[in-house]
Amino acid sequence: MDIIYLQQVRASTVLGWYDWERTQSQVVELDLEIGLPSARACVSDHLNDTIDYDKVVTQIRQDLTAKHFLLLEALAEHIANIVLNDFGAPWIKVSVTKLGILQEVARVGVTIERGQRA
Ligand SMILES: Nc1nc2c(c(=O)[nH]1)N=C([C@H](O)[C@@H](O)CO)CN2
Repeated sequence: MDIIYLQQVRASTVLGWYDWERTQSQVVELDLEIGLPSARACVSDHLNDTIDYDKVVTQIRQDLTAKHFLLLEALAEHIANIVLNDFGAPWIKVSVTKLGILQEVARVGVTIERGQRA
């Protein structure tokens, strides 16, 4: 399976279990590996034959500004569903990272995989 990857994508959303995290949005970092439904674009050299990563990032960023989540896990699931359902990817691996949220921990996050990896 061919894969598009996006690393350290910054997006803003309201996220957190505790009340103090829900008063304003925070920046999270996303790492995505997106399975492609076919390798057609490798031959055709045409954007219509693949998943446009520019559109993926734009849609995720827009979507997250209007949403709020309690857990990283729920946010990761939401992102996976966007890419699987709206962009037709057969498989996705999503990592969501919070930056500097815990004392003396630079980064904390979750990684999930959804769909079928061929
Ligand atoms: N497994 C998880 N554990 C925790 C989460 C989470 O999203 N998934 N979130 C928090 C708080 O929101 C944290 O960011 C601040 O203390 C705690 N544990």
